[in-house]
Amino acid sequence: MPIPVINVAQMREWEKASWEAGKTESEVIMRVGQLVARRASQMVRPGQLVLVLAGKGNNGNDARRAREHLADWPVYLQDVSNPQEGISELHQILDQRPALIIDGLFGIGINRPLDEHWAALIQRINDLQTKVLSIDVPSGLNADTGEPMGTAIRASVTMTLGAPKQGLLLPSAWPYVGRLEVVPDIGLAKCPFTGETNWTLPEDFNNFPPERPATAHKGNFGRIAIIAGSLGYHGAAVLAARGAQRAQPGLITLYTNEEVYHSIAPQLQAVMVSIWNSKLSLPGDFNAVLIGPGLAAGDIPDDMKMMTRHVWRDAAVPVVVDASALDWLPLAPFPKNAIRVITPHPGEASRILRCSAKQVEANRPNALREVSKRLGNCWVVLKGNQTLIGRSSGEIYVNPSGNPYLAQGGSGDALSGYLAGLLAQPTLQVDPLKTLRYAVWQHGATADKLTATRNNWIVEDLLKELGSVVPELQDLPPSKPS
Ligand SMILES: NC(=O)C1=CN([C@@H]2O[C@H](COP(=O)(O)OP(=O)(O)OC[C@H]3O[C@@H](n4cnc5c(N)ncnc54)[C@H](OP(=O)(O)O)[C@@H]3O)[C@@H](O)[C@H]2O)[C@@H](O)CC1
Ligand SMILES: Nc1ncnc2c1ncn2[C@@H]1O[C@H](COP(=O)(O)OP(=O)(O)O)[C@@H](O)[C@H]1O
Ligand SMILES: [K+]
Repeated sequence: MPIPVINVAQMREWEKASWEAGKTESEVIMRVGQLVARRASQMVRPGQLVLVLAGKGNNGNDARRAREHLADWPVYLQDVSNPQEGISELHQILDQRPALIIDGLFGIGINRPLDEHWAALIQRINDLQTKVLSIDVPSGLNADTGEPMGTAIRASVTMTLGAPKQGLLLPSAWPYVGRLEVVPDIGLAKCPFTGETNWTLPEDFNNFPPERPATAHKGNFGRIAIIAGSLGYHGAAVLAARGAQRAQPGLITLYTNEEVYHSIAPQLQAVMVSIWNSKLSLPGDFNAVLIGPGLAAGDIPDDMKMMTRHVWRDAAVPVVVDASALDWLPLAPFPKNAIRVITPHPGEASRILRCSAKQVEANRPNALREVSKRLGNCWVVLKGNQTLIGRSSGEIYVNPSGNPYLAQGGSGDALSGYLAGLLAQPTLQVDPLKTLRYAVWQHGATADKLTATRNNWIVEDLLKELGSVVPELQDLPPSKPS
């Protein structure tokens, strides 16, 4: 069930429709309180001090309810309807540096810029640099525009209720929102809206990929060709090949440039490694082709670039293009119904669009659509925080998993290999959008799992674990130990 990205007016309508359908506000607030408390308890160790800040609206009521479910922690509940009243008491609590602040000051009901007293209080909280769990919206942030109304809380985690509000997805909001989590079921009626932009939930992947039949053999799971690696960049080829291995296709062949063959081949066992030559005819018998990781050397043969254009234009099988090879793509159509995927980060997308990365980031869904349009309506995975997946029209999905520790050279190579390794499998070609969403989600969820257990993981660790997160067990995301 897709969760649409909505605006504040739609949230209000949904709320109204729910009360008309017989749901009650108090039941919803009770449920939100429980869910907030459950998430909060993941963020602190037993015995650590928790400060609950409750404003005068329903955001504050959510916070007050959460407090009731935190019996095992020392908790201060501070009602703040006027930041000039009881402020010295609040400052004393802040002086004790609570391990977690639950922010229930303002939600979607903020209706004017915060005055200087609110600004001072929020500044004090932000200066503490302690963990903050914001309920629904980081207090002070306009959930439609993604801009602070004067000032806003900088949350570690924002638990938004029902559906993501559009402003929380804008890069201007990211420093305030922190990690965005969506709690879809807070007891409201069915969401009356559908939208072009949707949020991915782990449960979207229950029983996906489907189990393999007992009679299966490797011929059933596709053969993938990976064209990757050049002098100075041989590791990217190894990482992409290992990423593809974690997708478990039938056979993987890596074609690489001669200069790096001997650095790459000994690192890979189950993967076949060959030297690329211009006589190689692709796609041949392959069920998918990945081109790009580590092809950044200055002397990539022109034949390889021509082969990329030819495979993109003509092959019937899925073609995934990443990194440097994105610059070689033709602005030409490809066969109808053929699967074409590109996986740019904002810098790469900006090169395709001949604009700046800043312009891409200013309107990521629009940049995704434009890139896809330019490249014949291919699928685009626009990477970064809240990776987007979609095409020139139709649904765009926002990926919820992953964290800034993925910002390590090579994690993108692991992703493109993994994603292409999945797409090589005939059963996973039927619904390419789902397969792409799954790959991106799994890559991010694996990073989250690693981050929850250790501080120093590297891309090689990611590759060991890639694909191991079970969607059915992802009720709450794993959390870094406090
Ligand atoms: N949507 C749903 O289905 C559900 C939503 N729920 C929750 O309710 C939240 C929305 O609650 P809400 O409508 O009571 O508004 P909220 O954000 O708590 O604050 C508004 C208060 O702030 C005040 N105020 C505003 N601006 C101000 C300013 N600049 N400076 C000072 N004051 C200002 C304004 O007072 P005013 O002075 O304007 O009279 C008002 O009293 C939502 O985010 C979610 O957490 C769930 O519990 C149930 C299901
Ligand atoms: N702040 C972040 N939050 C979540 N994911 C991130 C963040 N920064 C980077 N990533 C992810 O890390 C990967 C980096 O890929 P890329 O930029 O291509 O790196 P490389 O080319 O070095 O492998 C992408 O999957 C991207 O979505
Ligand atoms: K809040």
